[in-house]
Amino acid sequence: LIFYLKTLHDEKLTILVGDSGVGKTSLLVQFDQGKFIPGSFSATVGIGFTTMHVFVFQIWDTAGQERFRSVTHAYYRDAHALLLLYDITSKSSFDNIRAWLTEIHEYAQSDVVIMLLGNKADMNSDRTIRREEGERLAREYSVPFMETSAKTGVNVELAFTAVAKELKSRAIQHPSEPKFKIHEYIEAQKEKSSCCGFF
Ligand SMILES: Nc1nc2c(ncn2[C@@H]2O[C@H](COP(=O)(O)OP(=O)(O)OP(=O)(O)O)[C@@H](O)[C@H]2O)c(=O)[nH]1
Repeated sequence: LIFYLKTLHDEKLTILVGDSGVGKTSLLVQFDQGKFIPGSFSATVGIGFTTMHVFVFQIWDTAGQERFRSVTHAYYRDAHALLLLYDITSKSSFDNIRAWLTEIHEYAQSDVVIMLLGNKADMNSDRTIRREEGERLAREYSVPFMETSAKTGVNVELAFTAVAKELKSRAIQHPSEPKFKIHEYIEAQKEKSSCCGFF
């Protein structure tokens, strides 16, 4: 799933990757429209996203399906950010994260912003991957991590905002300004909202 995350100055190519069915399109719809539309978006191509505040989306293909892999590889090279999703109720989608990361390291720019997201956090009773497992994997690869739910919207805005802020800070970094630290930003935001069901 490929789209542009528009920052203050220019559009940054951002890609949502992960196995089929982990909720890439649903997450984007929740972020863009603030709602959950149940059911699978098998025809991701052609979904039109509205322009909302600073973000512009352009969907070109459906990732997570073998036949689109070669297309996706080509876009990795130009990607500024990658949101890497697994489904907390699907062990295989979690196990495949390592393969996705191998692919990302092979094809993407070395300074690409990567964030790991454990989606479907609302489905706690069907959970097969503990939050700590996600945290451990993220630490191993030094990438920020959070659990999200495209259904309830939990952490969705935070995930996209953190990436947008990181991209923006890289684009217009002044030497005199303190560097934006994505990990610290996420932890601070999580703490602020710990009262309200953040995971
Ligand atoms: N309960 C729950 N269901 C979700 C969530 N996110 C997605 N789903 C459901 O999971 C299924 C797959 O969601 P999609 O958004 O189509 O997944 P995708 O990753 O875009 O799939 P592909 O386009 O095939 O790669 C749909 O039935 C969604 O309604 C979530 O956070 N919670």
